[in-house]
Amino acid sequence: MLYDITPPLCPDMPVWPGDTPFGVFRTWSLSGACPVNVSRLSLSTHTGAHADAPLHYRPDGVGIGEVDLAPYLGPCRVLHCQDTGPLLTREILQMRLGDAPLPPRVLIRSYQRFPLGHWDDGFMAVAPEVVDWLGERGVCLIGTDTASLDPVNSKTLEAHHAVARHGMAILENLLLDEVPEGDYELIALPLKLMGVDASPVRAVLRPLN
Ligand SMILES: Nc1ccccc1C(=O)C[C@H](N)C(=O)O
Ligand SMILES: [Zn+2]
Ligand SMILES: [Zn+2]
Repeated sequence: MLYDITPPLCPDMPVWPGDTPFGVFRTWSLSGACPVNVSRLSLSTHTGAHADAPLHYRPDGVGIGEVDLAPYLGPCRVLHCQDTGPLLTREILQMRLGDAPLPPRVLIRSYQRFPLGHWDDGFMAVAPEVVDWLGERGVCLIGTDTASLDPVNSKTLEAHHAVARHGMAILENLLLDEVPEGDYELIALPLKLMGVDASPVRAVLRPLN
């Protein structure tokens, strides 16, 4: 059994304000003279469920094709934070998690219902101290169902930079609506896009045993 935690990619999906809409264009179409369908895609690197590379926010950061893949597969915890408000703080998380050991990946659900059909400016942000706290506890990947770890209008991207300080990986726009809180195996590999700032992923969770 698998939970598919990837929102569908289609032309009417919402995108970050001003970014490239998702488009599919036929290069060849099946007909008497042509034996195949072949398409060209036009999309932002941050379309749907995706992995951010350090290059997204650091001039000296590596591209997504160059990152270590180990963070993107392995044991993870899905945490429900639907009633958290606009900012997930370290106090809230500490209260939820205490000092018990954590798996090395944490996925945070903020939405009761993921906004599949419209753009949401008011998504929950993650405080940089949350990232520091998780990093200190050995977490190598932080995932969220929101469009970004930082608020939509952030110019400093402090949570992203905290991730980089700890050498962690980021997944965004995960569809966690159907996933009960608990522990899973995460599988969400980015494409080998060399020197590129992010990559869409097909993200799934496998229940343990
Ligand atoms: N598409 C954008 C266009 C402009 C500025 C930000 C974005 C993002 O997608 C933010 C992102 N998902 C992030 O990694 O925080
Ligand atoms: Zn992103
Ligand atoms: Zn990001």
